[in-house]
Amino acid sequence: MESVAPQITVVVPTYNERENLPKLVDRLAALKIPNLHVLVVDDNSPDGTGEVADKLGIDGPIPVGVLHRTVKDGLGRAYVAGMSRALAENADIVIQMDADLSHPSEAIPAMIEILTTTDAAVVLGSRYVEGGAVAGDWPWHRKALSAWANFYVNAILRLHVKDATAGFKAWHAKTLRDIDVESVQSNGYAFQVEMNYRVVQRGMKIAETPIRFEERTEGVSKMSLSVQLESALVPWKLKFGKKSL
Ligand SMILES: Nc1nc2c(ncn2[C@@H]2O[C@H](COP(=O)(O)OP(=O)(O)O[C@H]3O[C@H](CO)[C@@H](O)[C@H](O)[C@@H]3O)[C@@H](O)[C@H]2O)c(=O)[nH]1
Repeated sequence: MESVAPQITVVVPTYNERENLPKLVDRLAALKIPNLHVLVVDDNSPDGTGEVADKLGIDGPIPVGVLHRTVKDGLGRAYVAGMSRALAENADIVIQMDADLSHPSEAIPAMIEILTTTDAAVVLGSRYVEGGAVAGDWPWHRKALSAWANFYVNAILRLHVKDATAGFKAWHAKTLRDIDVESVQSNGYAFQVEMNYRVVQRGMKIAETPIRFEERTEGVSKMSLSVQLESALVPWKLKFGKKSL
């Protein structure tokens, strides 16, 4: 019997990414992965990203669905909504990926290969394993903050991953169900940490594959002081609070 290719949903949260989104969809289409489609989760972006996404859903090079939400509610909430929708639509594999072209789409085949041929429950695109890199000139304080964040999170939660805040991942749908993604509360960088922690807590494996992380050239990061404060507090809440937030 011929085996059917897994259904792969790439969940992309967007807030003011109208220049980047069509380029991302083109890059994903160029991979020519069977059964791959995109689910954009847009929070009513003032720059009209939601309409750009709708248009891609009509005449884009691969299937594009759009989840429109009414207010900006953070990256974590957007991912939870998008992943829940992907599970409801019977995805086998869910890829989470930023819209700003910082995550290299050409790494996706390797991520899927590792996911489907090893016992990894999730595969991270990692800047900090051998072969990984951050492109461009990150100022020293940004490098230091990123290194500190990884040290901090691993010291508290013992995740044993090099890139604990990575936002580019391939998930088995089953893993997302097992960790009860719908109940994840953290929102900014801490969202990535809480997701990893839930995997480790349940004795499942996280694999890392090297990526070259590119700096965005269009639009701006939505990182805020509240996101940074949340990131500092969440590891302690996870460790000493309820089993999950
Ligand atoms: N729908 C929605 N999307 C959002 C929101 N905030 C951000 N996004 C989208 O989420 C993606 C990442 O947002 P950025 O603001 O560019 O993130 P960053 O600061 O560069 O952080 C990235 O790198 C971190 C370190 O690896 C990651 O921890 C983080 O999750 C993200 O991938 C982009 O596609 C952006 O449009 C929001 O409130 N709502």
